[in-house]
Amino acid sequence: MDRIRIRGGNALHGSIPISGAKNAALPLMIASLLTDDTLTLENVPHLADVEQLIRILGNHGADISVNGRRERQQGDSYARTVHFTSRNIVDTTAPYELVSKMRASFWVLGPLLAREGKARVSLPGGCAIGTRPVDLFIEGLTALGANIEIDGGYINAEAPPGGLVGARYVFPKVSVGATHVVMMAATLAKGTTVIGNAAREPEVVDLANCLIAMGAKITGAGTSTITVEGVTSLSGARHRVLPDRIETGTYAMAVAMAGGDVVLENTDAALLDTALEAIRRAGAEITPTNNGIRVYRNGGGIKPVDVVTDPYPGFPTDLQAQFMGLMTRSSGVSHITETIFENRFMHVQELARLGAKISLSGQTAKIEGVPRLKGAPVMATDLRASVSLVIAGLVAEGETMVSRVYHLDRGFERLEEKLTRCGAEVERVSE
Ligand SMILES: CC(=O)N[C@H]1[C@@H](OP(=O)(O)OP(=O)(O)OC[C@H]2O[C@@H](n3ccc(=O)[nH]c3=O)[C@H](O)[C@@H]2O)O[C@H](CO)[C@@H](O)[C@@H]1O
Ligand SMILES: C=C(OP(=O)(O)O)C(=O)O
Repeated sequence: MDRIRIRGGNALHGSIPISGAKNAALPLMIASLLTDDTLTLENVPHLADVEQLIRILGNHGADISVNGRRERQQGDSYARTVHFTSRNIVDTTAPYELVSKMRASFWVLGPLLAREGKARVSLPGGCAIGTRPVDLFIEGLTALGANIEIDGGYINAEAPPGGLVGARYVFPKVSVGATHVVMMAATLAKGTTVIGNAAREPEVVDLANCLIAMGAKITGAGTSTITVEGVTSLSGARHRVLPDRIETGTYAMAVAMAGGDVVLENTDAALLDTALEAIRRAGAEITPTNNGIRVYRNGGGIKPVDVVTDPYPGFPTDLQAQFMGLMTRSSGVSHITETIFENRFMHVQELARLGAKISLSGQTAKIEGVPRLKGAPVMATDLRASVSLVIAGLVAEGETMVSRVYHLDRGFERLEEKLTRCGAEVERVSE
């Protein structure tokens, strides 16, 4: 099994190309099930989750082709163009064996139900960061007229005769996944759907823009109220996946931690204002460039900053672990409160192995900055937790060896290459 070896101590200098967003690419790929035409997605990141979803969509009957080899693009980044064609849905069941491997695959529920009138989808189950309930998906789709039963670990959903019917539904809690699913289902429902308390994440806007390019009638994405006027069918389209704001924030925090001067290319500061503001307050300078941002910290220490995770535009839960990594070296005491997932603190134990001083009280971590970290063997426990260990490893004295790297490969494309080109000593060790 692969491991990542980091030798700490080098500042970062150079440029890092930011990939297309995993959390946008996955729902966009799933949206291809809504049409019998071809949906072409550009800037698709090469990640384990994307490859797994390609297999899952294939199971439903999608024909998928990746444009030759990776295209070399502006700013020395690599991106893939992938074509998805689901002429016929050959299977409306998403089995446990596939859904359990990747939680986002549960979202096929929306398109399958809207297009085929029925779907049988395995419940996603919990994962390392907390439980993953589905009550909001069920309520939202039920509001559109679906009859939903849970049986043997599966959701059996059926549309009324004649298909789903538009309705007004207000989510009692913000959910990115349920907003994706209800919005996709509503595109093919009869009449108008109004989704209240919708998630405002940029990935929801990206999905809405793609659906609009496919012929859907959607307004309000990016606000708390999304209105969808149903159409009878959707066509193909060509859409570019938006930049990964979590990858952007992660590398910005890596520079803030290690010091140096790095341009993050093919990204957009406006996607992560709250996180960038926290990194600035921690002591890094951040300025926009033509097609990205420049992050630098030359001298000056890391200051303690408190953050609370929240739905967008709040501080993202997907950057919480990385920010904790950064705070381990601050000059004082900081507090990080996680409000989205009840168990997203698995990295605390591993950061402690590097010498971090962190205590937990309920959903809040208290981090007492230490003057030095020391390399050690550590274990990746989930996707973002694993990269927080890499960030800490960049300044830890000696060697940090991160095992269970498959978590990292779910969401960070060519991480070791991107950091190495900026002067870090990071290598993948295969055994
Ligand atoms: C609001 C938020 O920050 N969502 C994050 C969540 O999206 P993801 O779509 O995975 O999760 P949701 O946004 O649906 O979950 C938000 C909250 O709602 C709860 N919930 C969700 C669905 C449901 O039916 N019932 C219910 O109670 C969840 O337990 C959670 O506490 O994880 C992703 C991966 O880490 C992040 O990229 C998203 O930013
Ligand atoms: C935890 C994540 O993904 P997932 O919700 O697919 O597990 C993530 O993107 O940080």
